[in-house]
Amino acid sequence: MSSLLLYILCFSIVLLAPFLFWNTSAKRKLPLPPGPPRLPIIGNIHQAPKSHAWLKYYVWGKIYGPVVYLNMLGQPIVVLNTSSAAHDLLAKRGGTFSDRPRFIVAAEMALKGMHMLLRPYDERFKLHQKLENLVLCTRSANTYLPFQEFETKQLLYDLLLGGGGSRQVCHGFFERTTASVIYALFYGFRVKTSSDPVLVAAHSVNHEFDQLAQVGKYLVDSIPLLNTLPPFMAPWKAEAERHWGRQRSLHVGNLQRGYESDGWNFAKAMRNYIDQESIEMPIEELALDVGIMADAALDATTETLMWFVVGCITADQIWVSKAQHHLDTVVGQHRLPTFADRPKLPYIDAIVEEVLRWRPAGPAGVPHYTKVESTYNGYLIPAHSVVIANHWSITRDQSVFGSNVEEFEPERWLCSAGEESETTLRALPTIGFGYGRRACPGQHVARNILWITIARILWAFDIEPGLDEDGKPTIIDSMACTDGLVSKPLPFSASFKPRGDWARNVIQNECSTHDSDFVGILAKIGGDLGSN
Ligand code: HEM
Repeated sequence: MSSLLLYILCFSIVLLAPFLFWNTSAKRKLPLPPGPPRLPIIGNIHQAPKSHAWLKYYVWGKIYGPVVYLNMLGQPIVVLNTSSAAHDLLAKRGGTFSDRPRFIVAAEMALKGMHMLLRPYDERFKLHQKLENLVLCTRSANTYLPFQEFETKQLLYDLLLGGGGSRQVCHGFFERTTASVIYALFYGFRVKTSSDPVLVAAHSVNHEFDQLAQVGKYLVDSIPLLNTLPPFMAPWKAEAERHWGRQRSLHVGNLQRGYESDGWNFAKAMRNYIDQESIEMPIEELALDVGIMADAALDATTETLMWFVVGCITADQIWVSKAQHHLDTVVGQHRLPTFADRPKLPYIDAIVEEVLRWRPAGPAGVPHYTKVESTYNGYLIPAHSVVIANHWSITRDQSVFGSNVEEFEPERWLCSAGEESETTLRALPTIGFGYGRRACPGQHVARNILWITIARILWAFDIEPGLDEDGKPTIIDSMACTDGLVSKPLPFSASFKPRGDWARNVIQNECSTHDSDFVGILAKIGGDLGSN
């Protein structure tokens, strides 16, 4: 054991040496960005937030400004708190700021470097980005609208029958809807309930991955040379290998199911491209690309919808009645809203943008990384910095979004040139989907799912907090959420009451879809994309 400690100490010194040297040489250059005072060697580690880091970064941003510097045991961290700082560095200097920090156990060993979110910014990443763009670009996303209309019908039906009286029930219905859109498009099969084995397996594998990716769990993540230890001294090697087995079987299984499904899907479209271009790619690599993309899509989209529900039952209700008034005027009471109504319903787009701003599902984004030293606004950004676009601060920038940033106010996204002219979306910075070359490739698909779901829910239901045991409305804390890459509202209860017999009738007559033909919709998408 003592020899292991000695080993660790030696490697720590080897690892820290460049930073110690860098610290002295940097003093001769530009200053580091401002930040909370650091202690020698440990830097800011004693102030490191234990959870919900985005809230602490926001407070630091208020004190120290748009770019905040932290040092965690030698690891430089740069937090960006405004859209313009995030655009300047992550988008305009995308060639430099598009890498990801290393997760040696979780990403490199357990996922063999094939986790799309955590891939280094290299040629292989660009190839995968191209493959993803094939199925996620605006043009492709627009062909998926009929499928999103189809699945949101079922959501209304489920909510009507289930009432959404407890959070579990209501969350499950929303999760089923996003999951079914995603799994049908990706692999050609629908998800009929939130306890579908494919979803249960995905949750279980993702939970295990999150454990492996916990910062500080494995010393080898900070001291890579520890990986030279023999397996009996390095238990993480076996853990990583076991996890790889589970990931492989889940994603390869889904991919093969996709190949065998009827109709068009992402798995087939991506495989066809690989074949046409004679690209060499093992089945695991494509399977993980599609599978990790599905995981990234599912949680962020479902939880954004849950934040919408929280907004409906905790924030000022005026925007809900305004939206319902718009929907009644444009759509009426005899049919469901469809995407064809979208040009006349900018208020719903404004609600989508406001949910993404009010409660960004990825409040601290996904960390970027730079391998080279740069400067910004007179400050030095050291090489090997982790760079965080803190969405929580960015969405609360009063100079961009106005003074009432804590309020849920769709109007901030709208403008009209005069009394008679049409209301349109204001050109504010788009938020919630990250920046630059790592920005979310699924944002067109996501925005469409959010739009049609929100439009239909508001058209059909009045949403209220669920009742407690004494029959009184429960008090919901709209700030209460989980920690992690995706922040989920803590369990709450909500009830969905049809706005009238007219809504109930339309839902009962048109919205039960489990026996409907969905393969035909997928085949039509393939036809529209010219790839059936
Ligand atoms: C409301 C829903 C969503 C939100 C809020 C969201 C947000 C994000 C954010 C913040 C990032 C990191 C960007 C960065 O590093 O700068 C990201 C990455 C990603 N998202 Fe989304 N996302 C959503 C839905 C989706 C959907 C529907 C898909 C796929 C269909 C998707 C696929 C991905 C992928 C593959 C990445 C990794 C990109 C990379 O590392 O290069 N996301 N997303």
